Amino acid sequence: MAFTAKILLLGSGELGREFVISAKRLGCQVIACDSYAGAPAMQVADGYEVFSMLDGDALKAAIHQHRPDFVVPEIEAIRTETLAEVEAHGVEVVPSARATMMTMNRDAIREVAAVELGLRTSRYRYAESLEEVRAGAEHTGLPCVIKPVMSSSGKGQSTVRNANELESAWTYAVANMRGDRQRVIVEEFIPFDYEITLLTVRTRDGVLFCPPIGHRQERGDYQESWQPTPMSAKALADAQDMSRKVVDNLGGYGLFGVEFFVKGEEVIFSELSPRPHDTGMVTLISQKLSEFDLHARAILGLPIPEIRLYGAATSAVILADRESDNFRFEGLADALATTGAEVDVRLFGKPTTRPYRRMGVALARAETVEEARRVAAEAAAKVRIVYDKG
Ligand SMILES: Nc1ncnc2c1ncn2[C@@H]1O[C@H](COP(=O)(O)OP(=O)(O)OP(=O)(O)O)[C@@H](O)[C@H]1O
Ligand SMILES: NCC(=O)N[C@@H]1O[C@H](COP(=O)([O-])[O-])[C@@H](O)[C@H]1O
Ligand SMILES: [Mg+2]
Repeated sequence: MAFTAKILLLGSGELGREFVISAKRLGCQVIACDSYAGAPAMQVADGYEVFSMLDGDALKAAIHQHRPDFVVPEIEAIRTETLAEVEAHGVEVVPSARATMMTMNRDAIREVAAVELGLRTSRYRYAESLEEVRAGAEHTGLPCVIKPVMSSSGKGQSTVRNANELESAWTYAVANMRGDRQRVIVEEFIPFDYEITLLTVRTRDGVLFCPPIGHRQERGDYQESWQPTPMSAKALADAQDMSRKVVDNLGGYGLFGVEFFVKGEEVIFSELSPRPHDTGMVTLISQKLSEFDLHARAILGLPIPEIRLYGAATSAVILADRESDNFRFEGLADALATTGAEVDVRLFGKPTTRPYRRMGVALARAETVEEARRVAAEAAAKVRIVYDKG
């Protein structure tokens, strides 16, 4: 069997799973990797490997064994030095080893965006001790947001409103950070009107944008996302201009999720993922080519003649609330029978639950975003996780 390309996927969660489906539809062979067996993307891939993506030797061994055409990172925490090494030996890292390295470290991407490219960001300082956290908060003012420089999905993140909360925020960040650097970013809290993800595709033929996605976050993790979200033409043009600058600086081909805060007409760059974004799961129902299809096409150098929006749509998450490896879902039929919009559900097939772990997503497409949000929330609530004993 001749495959279009062989892909080694680093990280095998729900985003990887949809990417595998998109890549396989285009004739690719995919080996899915993650730190645990039975991960969502492994269930639909051609093969799998279980190892920690932070283990450089294991990563190198997997690349040598499989000899992929493309290494496609799906999570943030990866031994990026190894990616740089294999890239230097001719393996194509998506979108580039540099992009994965810069975006894994909040301080690295912040320097590119704020200093090198001069984009508007929140005021910020880095801190490696409680003393430096206090100095950082003096600089940003209160409230401020404290995040480990290495983390995702809001892990270790807190918003501090009173100076007496700085110590617990520092302790919390250190306890929940990844990697070995005890370093946080102290950011000015932006009282934004709304926030968006601008899915930006960097292709050999130029940069393309999806209509902006609005989203709502809790605990630093997304709860619902909708597309399109209303924005003034000027704010959208500013966001597109900033996105283009960032992705051109990072280089390579693929889809990026670029995050912005919007306050009045002011657009403030926050951060980006050099890969499909969780809030972009709405494109599974909103667009003819989902963010996963777009990522696959950009990587493979296949044409993207048009990014067509079917209509207003929403995704709403289905979360677990406790730790368990013995659970089942109820209410799927009810959820799929929700009326008022076109509805779909994705259950990710994660083998275990933990508090707030995202286990699935409900999708809805309707006449208006408001209607789609209402129906998606209703459908998500109908899917219940039943925890069995023992
Ligand atoms: N400076 C800030 N001002 C106001 N809100 C903020 C600020 N920084 C973060 N937030 C809120 O917290 C959310 C998560 O922050 P951020 O995107 O930096 O974290 P993350 O851990 O990288 O999340 P993910 O990996 O899921 O994108 C933001 O989408 C926003 O709602
Ligand atoms: N914001 C980043 C994001 O959404 N990443 C997605 O979550 C998975 C990890 O989920 P888990 O922690 O439940 O295993 C990742 O593999 C990726 O698909
Ligand atoms: Mg984010």
